[in-house]
Amino acid sequence: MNALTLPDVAAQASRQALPLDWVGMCGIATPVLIDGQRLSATADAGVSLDDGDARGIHMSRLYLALEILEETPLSPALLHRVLRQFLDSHEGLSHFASLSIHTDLLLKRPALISPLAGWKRYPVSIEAHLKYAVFHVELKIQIPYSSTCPCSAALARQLIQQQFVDDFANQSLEHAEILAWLGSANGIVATPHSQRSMAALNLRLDTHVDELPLLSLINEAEAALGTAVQTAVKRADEQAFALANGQNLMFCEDAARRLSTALRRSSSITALDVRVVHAESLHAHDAVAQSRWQREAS
Ligand SMILES: Nc1nc2c(ncn2[C@@H]2O[C@H](COP(=O)(O)OP(=O)(O)OP(=O)(O)O)[C@@H](O)[C@H]2O)c(=O)[nH]1
Repeated sequence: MNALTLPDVAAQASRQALPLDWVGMCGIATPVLIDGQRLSATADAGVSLDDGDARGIHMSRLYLALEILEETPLSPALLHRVLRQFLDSHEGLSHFASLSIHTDLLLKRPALISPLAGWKRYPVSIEAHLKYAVFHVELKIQIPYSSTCPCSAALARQLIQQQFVDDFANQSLEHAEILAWLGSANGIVATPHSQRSMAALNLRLDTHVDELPLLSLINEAEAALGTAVQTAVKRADEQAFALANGQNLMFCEDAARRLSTALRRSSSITALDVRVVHAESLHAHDAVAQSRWQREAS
């Protein structure tokens, strides 16, 4: 038997004539090249099936169009080219094509004080759409950070003041006594709660940019948040982190506002949806805030 005699079910007519919005494959394993790194990724690739009478799309054509991802750095132009190939290989069948790539960006981050560094993982999705000739790219990035509650800090300060009053009522104090008290457990009788928090950035990219600005966007977001989670940590780093958090008290509303304001300034972004989640240690539930810009509410 040769290829000419193989049955081709996709070429048959559909028994139930109905166009489909999206048909494709999800979870295709592929390497991708981002920021000079070769990363393990999965891709979701598909097209619309406009012709309701056609039985199926040609999945192998989409799959094979992804081969270029392993040798060409990922960029808006490359995504556009692959999507163009999806549509060209489905002429008469499809007007819409999409490609989503899911990977983890690994960035080496220095410690705050010590000369150490370690790797940090940022889950990233790059989602490209082509509808007729209209091309869009969305970047989805997750960024972990630390947040300390400003309300809890104020309440803790008040308790420390009260402890001071209780311990030294009607006493005149020497500098050394106060210093010793500050270094005792009573000097920090209450601590504010803080939590590992997560920012989920959903950014519409200006498709004229040459490269995916993932690194610069992550750096801008972390600078806006102020207290990125750390990798390698010695005590000196932990102390610097404690100081940074004490100087950077924030509600989830503060975090969302800061991120949104900083990212709107980025020339590579044309719209955004930012959602921050503070996994509160005060509560068993999360504190969440969201900011949209140039996007209709969903
Ligand atoms: N459309 C479709 N194809 C599927 C599905 N599941 C598996 N396939 C297989 O995907 C394979 C590739 O399909 P095509 O791209 O049409 O393969 P082909 O006909 O050899 O390739 P072309 O000549 O380029 O059309 C076929 O063997 C299909 O059976 C499905 O749910 N839908």
